[in-house]
Amino acid sequence: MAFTVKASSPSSPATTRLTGALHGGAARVAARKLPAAAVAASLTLDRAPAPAGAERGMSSSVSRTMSRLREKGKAAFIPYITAGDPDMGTTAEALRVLDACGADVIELGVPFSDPYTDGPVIQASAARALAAGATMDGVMSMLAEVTPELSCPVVLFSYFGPIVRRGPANFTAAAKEAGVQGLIVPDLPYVETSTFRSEAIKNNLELVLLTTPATPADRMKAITAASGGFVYLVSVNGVTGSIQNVNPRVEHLLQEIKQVTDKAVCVGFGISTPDHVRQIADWGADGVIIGSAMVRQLGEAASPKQGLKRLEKYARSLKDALP
Ligand SMILES: O=P(O)(O)OC[C@@H](O)[C@@H](O)c1c[nH]c2ccccc12
Repeated sequence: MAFTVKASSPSSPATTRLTGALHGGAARVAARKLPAAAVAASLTLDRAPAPAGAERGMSSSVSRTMSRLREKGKAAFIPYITAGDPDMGTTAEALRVLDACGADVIELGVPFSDPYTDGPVIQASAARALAAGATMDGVMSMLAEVTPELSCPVVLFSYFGPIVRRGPANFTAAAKEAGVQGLIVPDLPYVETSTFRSEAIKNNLELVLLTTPATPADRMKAITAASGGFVYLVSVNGVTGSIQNVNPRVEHLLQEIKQVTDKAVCVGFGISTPDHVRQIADWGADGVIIGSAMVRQLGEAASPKQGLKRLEKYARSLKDALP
């Protein structure tokens, strides 16, 4: 069988948390049935014709960006940062810096009070952002100002709770208005995927879906078929955050996914060094996603200015490690 469904180790509550979240919200939705049919046929959302090259304010869809890179034999560099940490002005500048450093896609997180699939680094970052007054509206208006200046597409990351509170139709319309090209909702319940994806499509947003080492083969296929932009392969069963070595199973997982799809597959969770990045690209990933280690550059700095400098240096070191 393609994927062995590994039971979470009882000594690893983090594993339970993440796989639970990615498989329908664990206890919250335990009573719900998760039919594979919830995820409809394949989706590749194409926007207007892609620009010849990446130009400011001309970012194309995530899937087009991924195809362009693949044609050149390149893997995508996808940094994640939390919006509003340490403040919204610094986030705006950080987006410009990452774009200038060669980010191919940027994943921007909406801070949330219960980021239960996140490890300590991103949890602390969300808490800082909220304490500094970050709101969903604030994130959207900052994006509306900055996205026209960027050459790379932005994928907005949010937990499902804040989206439900705002209303999925309202949220997706606001995201489009803000110049966002894609969405990641890590705890989107499986049964809601089809409906939510329809809302996203109405607003030309690609909904990136996640698969983990614990995702059963048939579910992985359905997720892959429905994912927009790229397929997000979570490298480990656990929460976000740096680890010493990349999970060696990723090589095999990539092969399994690539047997059932032509879509780009990007790997995230626990990636923090140039060696990690090289290793994962070598295994055939179409992109690497780096979150906690990026967030630390801003979070551990003595000032926002120093944080931006650190971010730039670190981002360049990872970008340079990619083929
Ligand atoms: O932080 P890491 O280990 O580098 O993982 C990427 C990640 O940060 C980003 O994609 C992300 C941030 N929060 C998440 C929650 C679930 C899934 C993915 C994420």
